[in-house]
Amino acid sequence: MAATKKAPRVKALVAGNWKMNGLKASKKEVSGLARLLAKSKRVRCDVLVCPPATLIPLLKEEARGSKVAVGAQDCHAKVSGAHTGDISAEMLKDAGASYVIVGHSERRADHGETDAVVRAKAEAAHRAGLVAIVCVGETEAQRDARETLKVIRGQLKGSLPADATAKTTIVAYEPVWAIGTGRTPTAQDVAKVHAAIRGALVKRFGDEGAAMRILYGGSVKPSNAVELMGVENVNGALVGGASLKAEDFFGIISAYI
Ligand SMILES: O=C[C@H](O)COP(=O)(O)O
Repeated sequence: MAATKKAPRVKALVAGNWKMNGLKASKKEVSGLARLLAKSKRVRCDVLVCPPATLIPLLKEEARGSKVAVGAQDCHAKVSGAHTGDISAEMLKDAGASYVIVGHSERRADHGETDAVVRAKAEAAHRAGLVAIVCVGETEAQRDARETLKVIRGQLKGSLPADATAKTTIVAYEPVWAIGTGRTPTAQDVAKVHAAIRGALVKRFGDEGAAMRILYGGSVKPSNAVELMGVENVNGALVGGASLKAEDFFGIISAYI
């Protein structure tokens, strides 16, 4: 009888995306989070905070010695050059980041970022030694037209670098209509999309694809975290609004206690 291959155990990641929120005083949320994590020795996931780039060095210092990693929300594809207002992956690494989110729907929508641009940014992240969190997700119109899986597969194909591995790359599924709205897909719908993402990752990257983390994002809160994080192939969360306050964010992280 042929041996069936067991799915690898994947350590979850709960990542906070502060978006354009936070000032120097917000460092107290990171020290508060570090304290809560230190008190609870049983947390079984990695924890990441992605503040605006201006706060990366400060929060990195604040998180020193704790379980909290610091990341960025976007990067430019090039190392340096005449790109006013942009920040390269190398600069983010230099500032203290170890992860960077690329292809968030707010950047795809507000800055016209295509899959090719997102892929170039993910490649830049890898070049700089950052883990790329590559976001995909359908709009409400696409969902209503029953195009969700087609859209997601196309975004994955176009946005993921050819040499992506489980160590360098994380996929975040964020239905656009669930972001900041308080609405979430059902656990069954999340399971269906995450299974399709897993299938596409395994088909393209083999064992690396089987071990790659797939986060769910969109209105994750302490009240729904246990249910959403319990879905098969959900390996953590990408959290917006509820990551701004240490207690709320810890409430989500607690799904992994
Ligand atoms: O990157 C995070 C997402 O856009 C989710 O935001 P939200 O948790 O406020 O819905």
